[in-house]
Amino acid sequence: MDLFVVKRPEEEDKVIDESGNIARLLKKIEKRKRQRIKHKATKSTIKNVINRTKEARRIKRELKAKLQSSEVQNLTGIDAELPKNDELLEQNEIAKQTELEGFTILGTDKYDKKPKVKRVLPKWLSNPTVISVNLQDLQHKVSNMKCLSKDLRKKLKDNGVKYFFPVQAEIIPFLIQSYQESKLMIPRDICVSAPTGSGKTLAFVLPVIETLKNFVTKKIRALVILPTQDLAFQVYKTFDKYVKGTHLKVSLITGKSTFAQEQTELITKNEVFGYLSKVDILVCTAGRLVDHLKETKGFDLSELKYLIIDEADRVLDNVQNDWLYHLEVHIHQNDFRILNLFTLNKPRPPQKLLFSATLSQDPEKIQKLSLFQPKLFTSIVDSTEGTEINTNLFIGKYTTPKELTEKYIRCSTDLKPLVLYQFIKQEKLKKTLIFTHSTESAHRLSILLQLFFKDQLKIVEVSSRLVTRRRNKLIDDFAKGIVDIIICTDKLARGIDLVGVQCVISYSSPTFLKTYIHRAGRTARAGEFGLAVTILNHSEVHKFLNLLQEAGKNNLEEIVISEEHLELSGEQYKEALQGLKQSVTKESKESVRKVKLTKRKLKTNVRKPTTVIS
Ligand SMILES: Nc1ncnc2c1ncn2[C@@H]1O[C@H](COP(=O)(O)OP(=O)(O)OP(=O)(O)O)[C@@H](O)[C@H]1O
Repeated sequence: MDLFVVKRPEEEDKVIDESGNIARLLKKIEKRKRQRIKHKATKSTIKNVINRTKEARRIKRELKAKLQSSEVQNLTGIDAELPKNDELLEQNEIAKQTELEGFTILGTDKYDKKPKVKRVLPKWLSNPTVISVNLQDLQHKVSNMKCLSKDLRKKLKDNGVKYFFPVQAEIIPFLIQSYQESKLMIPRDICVSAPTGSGKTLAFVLPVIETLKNFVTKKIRALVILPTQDLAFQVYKTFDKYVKGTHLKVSLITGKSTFAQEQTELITKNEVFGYLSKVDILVCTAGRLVDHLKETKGFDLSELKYLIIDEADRVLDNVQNDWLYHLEVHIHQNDFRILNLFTLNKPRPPQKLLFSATLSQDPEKIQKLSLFQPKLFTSIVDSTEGTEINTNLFIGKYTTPKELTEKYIRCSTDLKPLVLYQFIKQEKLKKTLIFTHSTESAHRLSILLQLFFKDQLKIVEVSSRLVTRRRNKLIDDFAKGIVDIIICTDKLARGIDLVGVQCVISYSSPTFLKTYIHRAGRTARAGEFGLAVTILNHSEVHKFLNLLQEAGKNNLEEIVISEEHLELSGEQYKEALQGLKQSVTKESKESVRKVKLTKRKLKTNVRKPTTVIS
């Protein structure tokens, strides 16, 4: 029989060695246990517990590994004086439990990779109606849209609108039809995700006016919520343009006027009928709306037919004043899903319309609005033309206008202003917006560029440093062509409709994709062509290109500014920097002087003797 026994001396040595190891490890556990009991009274911080937990886990892992190797050895028929498997596990268990001083480790040591969970979108999100982004080949003549009254069609033509943009051609008939059918069935809520400058505003303004213009009694029937005062004003102006000639009254509440002024514009009180609304369509910001819901007597939204949230992702991110809760209290949300004799006569909830170029991808966020059988309208880039559309691919994917060209410039941080100057010079840019990350940076950059270009270009800064009136004046001047370049922060990135912007430059790299989309969206609007350029320092390039890949933008062209040109402007750059330094020092001295003056004034006010009335 010996002939068939294969002796492996190395293996045998190893087994002996292994058993010794395990014995040593068990001793170690025992020793540590004793030590711990000794120091138990003094050491009880959480940090220690964590460390010891880690140690116990490590030992347990080692033990297990040994155990496995011993199993292999048992299989090979080599007997060794090793504890039995069960014994080992038991000891291990004791070690684990005692190591943790009453804390039991939950779970196992197995770190198996969990299978990736497949994202399953609700059906309405994964089966949208696709809206084209092609604004060059418009198909839908205004005169052919018979669901709009003659008056409205005429007004559109008077304002230079001959063809509808794709988003309007889809949404306007849908909304008018669902309104007509609303006597029989509750209209579906809609979410519209279409590129910047694709005409989303008219897509809701026109059907709202068309369907409400026949109501005789005054009640707030359409409520439009926007994230900022400026955007609300812009939408208000569009409504105002198209309600002319109807008896509809549009009002704006954003906090620009005093609260009392807004109240008198909204409500009137009648001896016989009590409070009456003076408004049919109300455009507002969320914060100011809550103020009126709480404070204005007679402010009634029970007859609301439309609740429109423009720039919906931004508005929904705003939890200020818990506006959604307060709004829900005032509009009817309940008892409407089943139509029966009881619910038929109850006021219906308004149809909710959500619009954005970057609509939330998160169904949970949208869920907050309790949408009724929602329907999604979204745009895709035409690159999939001819292939079968995979709807899951473009859900929530942001699209930019087809007419937008995107490029980037790579340079070192200290040369950024010089590169910017050179780029503006060589491209002979006018009507340009430059985005920076902060008000301070916008201010300094504007001084620097003004020093560079002197009288050649009119460069201004539009930021929160200026009062609203001054800001609006500069934006107007830009639209008229009096101002060539605006340097601004992201406050101007969303929704603002500036006609004919030639180029948008991101001087500071955008942190989020949404920020980039909205910045770039200030150009290439309404079918015009435009350029978006991002200036990046070397370390930002990778991150930025990755960010853009999320929106399916893979082949961004790099613009190279020649070093020769930069060198030629070197002296000018030094002078400009010197000028900036002087200007900043002067400004800081001025602000110190102002602070001192205010303090002095305060002191003298405090010292003034108070008159005692005896
Ligand atoms: N059918 C049309 N024909 C010509 N111009 C149009 C048409 N519809 C809208 N416009 C113009 O296009 C511009 C952009 O429209 P709008 O501001 O509604 O875009 P938007 O989709 O809301 O953009 P953003 O997402 O940036 O807010 C406006 O100046 C508007 O007057």
